[in-house]
Amino acid sequence: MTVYEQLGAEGGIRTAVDEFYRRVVADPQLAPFFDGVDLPRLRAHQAQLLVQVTGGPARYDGRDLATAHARLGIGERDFDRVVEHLVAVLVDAGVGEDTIAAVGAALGAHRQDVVTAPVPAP
Ligand code: HEM
Repeated sequence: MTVYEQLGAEGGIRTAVDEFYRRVVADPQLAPFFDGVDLPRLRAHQAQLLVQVTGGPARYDGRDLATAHARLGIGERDFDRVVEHLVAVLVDAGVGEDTIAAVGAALGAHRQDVVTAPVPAP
């Protein structure tokens, strides 16, 4: 079974993505990044991307991730927090550990495309 199938294919991924953004925009650390963002479009693109990177039919038609995040000033902590929310959603949905690890690795590979804020001084 592909990771895509283990996540419940399109339907499972869409449900998880919807819940994921509910939590992200309710998180005070992350909410400001999403002010004025077209959330339905973002949810659709995030779901397409997840379908594609987990072995489902490839049809992501959003911008490349570096371009989409370039001007947002996202820091390492913000990235980690977003990944934490996604992992929590998958745990709550009953997705197995190995599958979650595979999703985490697929997304972790994009860290340098998404994080653009300079490392804060100690
Ligand atoms: C591996 C982690 C991430 C992935 C895979 C990801 C994926 C995406 C995708 C697919 C889009 C849509 C691009 C488009 O519509 O053309 C997007 C946009 C966006 N992402 Fe991420 N993202 C990640 C991390 C983050 C983080 C950590 C934040 C903020 C804390 C963030 C904030 C945003 C915002 C605000 C937009 C909308 C930008 C706009 O419409 O101008 N993302 N992301």
